[in-house]
Amino acid sequence: MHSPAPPRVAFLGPPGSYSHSCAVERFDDSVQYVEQPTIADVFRAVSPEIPFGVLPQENSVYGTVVDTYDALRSPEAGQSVFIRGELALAIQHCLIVRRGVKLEDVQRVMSHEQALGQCSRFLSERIPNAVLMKVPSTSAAANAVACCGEGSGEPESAAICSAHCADMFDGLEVLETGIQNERSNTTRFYVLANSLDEPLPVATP
Ligand SMILES: O=C(O)C(=O)Cc1ccccc1
Repeated sequence: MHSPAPPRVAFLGPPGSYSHSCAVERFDDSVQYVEQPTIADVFRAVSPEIPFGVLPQENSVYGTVVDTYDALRSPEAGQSVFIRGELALAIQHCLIVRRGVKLEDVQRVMSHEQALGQCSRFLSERIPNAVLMKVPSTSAAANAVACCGEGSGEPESAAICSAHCADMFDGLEVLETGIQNERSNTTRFYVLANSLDEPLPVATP
């Protein structure tokens, strides 16, 4: 006898994002994770095929996550997508580079706009000349840094993301840790579902 397929949960990918950590903390191995490229895509993915999703909602330093706010103003919100739960994640941002790159070499910093905002003081004080580039997630930033090595024609880049990303993408190392403006830095996430009555998956203890 086959056990039924686990319910699917959409998250902002690639794996290594804070949204991924939050989803894994909440659901562990009770679900199947489905990566999405943007916050809008996570919202759109919540459906009978992918009944659950996780989205970042608000940060204690930088405030509202604008893309989530926009998604929640769409007609589907409250009709076919519902907020069914909430979770808070303490976040320590790191500056991550290709192995061997020094702070003075960094010409560009990539991250989710929330992470760039939460680390604005470090950026303006320590690397004021670096160009800031918004990308859809912190883990997408780490992936881009790992991919645009020497000879790529790209400016030398760093990512703001979790320390975990340095292990997940090849050739990266953590240059600085805890670079957010406030030592205590928390983001609240929503658990979304496509129905009001489907029980939320529960992680096995
Ligand atoms: O990009 C991510 O890793 C996200 O999950 C969005 C985000 C970015 C920064 C802080 C909290 C959530």
